[in-house]
Amino acid sequence: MSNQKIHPSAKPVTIVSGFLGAGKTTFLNALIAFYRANGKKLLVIENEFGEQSIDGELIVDAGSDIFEFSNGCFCCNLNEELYDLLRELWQRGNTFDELIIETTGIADPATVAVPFLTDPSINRYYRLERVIGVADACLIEATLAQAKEAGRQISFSDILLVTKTDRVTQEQTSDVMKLLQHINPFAKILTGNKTSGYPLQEISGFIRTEPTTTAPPETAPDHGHHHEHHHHHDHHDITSLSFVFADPIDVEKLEYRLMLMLTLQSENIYRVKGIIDAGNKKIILQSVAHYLAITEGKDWLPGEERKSRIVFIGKGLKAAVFEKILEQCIRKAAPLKKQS
Ligand SMILES: Nc1nc2c(ncn2[C@@H]2O[C@H](COP(=O)(O)OP(=O)(O)OP(=O)(O)O)[C@@H](O)[C@H]2O)c(=O)[nH]1
Repeated sequence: MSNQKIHPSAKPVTIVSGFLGAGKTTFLNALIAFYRANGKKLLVIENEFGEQSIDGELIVDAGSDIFEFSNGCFCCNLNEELYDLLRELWQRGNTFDELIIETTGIADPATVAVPFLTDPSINRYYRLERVIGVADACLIEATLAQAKEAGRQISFSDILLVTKTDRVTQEQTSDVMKLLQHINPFAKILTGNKTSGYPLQEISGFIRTEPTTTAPPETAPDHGHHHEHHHHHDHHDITSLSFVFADPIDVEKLEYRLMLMLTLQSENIYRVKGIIDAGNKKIILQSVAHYLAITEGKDWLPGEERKSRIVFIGKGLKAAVFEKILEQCIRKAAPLKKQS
């Protein structure tokens, strides 16, 4: 890529990748706060695999513009939408300092990055500075054994950020770092967690040198035929199921049933995310493998429609099973409304 072609005001771009539940959004919140403290305005593009957009709700508003894309992946069926948006933003003369893209937890970051590296209508205006691969210290080894997507993410990243180090010993962290360095010897390996923070200065100052990947970028997989069905979305053999409830949920019942389900089937259920209407409160539900967290969310806004949204992502998930479990948690007996 010749420097002559780059527009003098080309915007720096960071891609944040990493497997389902690795801690991307949590890290992104810290990064957004860091940029804001340094007087920079970000434009954030969020991509979610399930039909229901949950991550936008989890991003702490920090004066950044947030665009959300759900029900698909930038690495496959939403690829063109992303680049159309980028061209449009440039033409509109949008005023932001840097662009951050959070990919879905199963996206191949190479496919998202390639147009930034090769397409003149993109790379004249946007300069890809870093691809960050977020890896869960507790789960990455098992994830790598189970899901090929995780290997691609690790292989393509410029920075590998080992998160959730608060959940493991220093020795385990160092073993994970060695494993990642072995898979991608070119990457810079860093650590952090949501309590003690992340090396944000180092991350934001890092600029990639090409080429940094140990694996050749894959071409966009041709699996568009999987995306016709509105209820679930397939990515290789990973499926998402989304449900919407009109009536409040009994959170205790839901917690109990989910705990049971995760204990029995955590190897198939990669991720559960939900915004739950618990009557007067909005509850955020998060699970990664067998870890389940239920926390209080933002307040309901005046006029906001009070409904619960819940997304399950995993392998071989059967809608009827989840539907039955969820129906048992609805406070008022009413038919469950599936997302369409
Ligand atoms: N203990 C601990 N938990 C964390 C840390 N980072 C994230 N989590 C928790 O892990 C869960 C998933 O975190 P997210 O940041 O939503 O993960 P994500 O990668 O954005 O998830 P997807 O977008 O669904 O792929 C949440 O319950 C977080 O609170 C960490 O450093 N330590």
